[in-house]
Amino acid sequence: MNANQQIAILGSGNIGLSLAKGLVTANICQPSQVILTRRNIEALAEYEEQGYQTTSANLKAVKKADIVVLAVLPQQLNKLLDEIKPAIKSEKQLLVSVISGVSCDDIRRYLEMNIQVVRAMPNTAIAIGQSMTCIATDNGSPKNVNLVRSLFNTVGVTIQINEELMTSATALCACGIAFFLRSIRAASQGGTEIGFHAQDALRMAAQTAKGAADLLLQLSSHPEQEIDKVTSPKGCTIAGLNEMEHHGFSSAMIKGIKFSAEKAGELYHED
Ligand SMILES: NC(=O)C1=CN([C@@H]2O[C@H](COP(=O)(O)OP(=O)(O)OC[C@H]3O[C@@H](n4cnc5c(N)ncnc54)[C@H](OP(=O)(O)O)[C@@H]3O)[C@@H](O)[C@H]2O)C=CC1
Ligand SMILES: O=C(O)[C@@H]1CCC=N1
Repeated sequence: MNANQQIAILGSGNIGLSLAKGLVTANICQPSQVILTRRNIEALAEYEEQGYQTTSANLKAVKKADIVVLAVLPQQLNKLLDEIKPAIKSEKQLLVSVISGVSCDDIRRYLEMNIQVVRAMPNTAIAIGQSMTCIATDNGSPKNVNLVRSLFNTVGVTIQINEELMTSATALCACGIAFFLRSIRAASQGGTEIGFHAQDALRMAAQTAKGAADLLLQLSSHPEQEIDKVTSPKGCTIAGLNEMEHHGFSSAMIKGIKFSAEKAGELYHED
């Protein structure tokens, strides 16, 4: 972003604030170029102190912004769109939506406007520059898609996918952060039961998980290839792994991801 541009994040909750922090940490913009909105703006006081613009006036925020990020819950979107519609100019702003289960076309239809919409599905690791962000659009120009990708590339890794896969991306990557965190937590609980203080067990489990992920990312290898290197014949790894599988470890993860994907597709249209 150049120094004259402003980005409005409408709905500064968990993901909106993670995005703001990520962009500022990556030096993409200054806090003063970021307009954070939510209805309860007292909750944004610490961000105001850090130099971010904070307001509950979505309409004013949109008028000032070059890039408008929609980051409210799916169930809150229509009310927000009603509010900002008068300020949206298709030639001025780029709309970026991180909202699960809402298509670019849903947004255009509701606005009754032929504006370009690019969807981005980040995860909360965006706050530390480690997001896996999936990008999709049905009418965004290559220039705008590249702009959105370049923004999100500074706060992690991006991949462009077909829009029909966005709910799947939500489950695998956005919800996925929680699934892996729960796995690490469970590992640490096991660690405590076998003798480590809780704090040490958590740190040891988290670093072990990081090493496992990096083995795949840095060596481009397959999990089973790396697992084969750990499982000594008649050893304790295969014994533990098989015990986990007897209790449905892989199956639980697969079923959970499928269930999340179904749910992600229903969020906007459910009561
Ligand atoms: N959390 C995550 O990891 C991810 C979330 N998403 C998507 O991002 C969206 C937000 O999720 P999440 O951050 O978890 O939810 P939060 O509830 O934490 O954030 C939503 C925010 O929107 C604000 N809000 C609601 N209505 C309005 C309004 N009319 N104007 C301005 N602000 C408003 C709320 O604050 P207040 O009540 O004060 O207005 C709240 O802070 C969802 O659509 C979700 O699907 C996508 C990827 C990852
Ligand atoms: O739980 C949710 O619905 C949102 C979408 C992806 C992550 N959090």
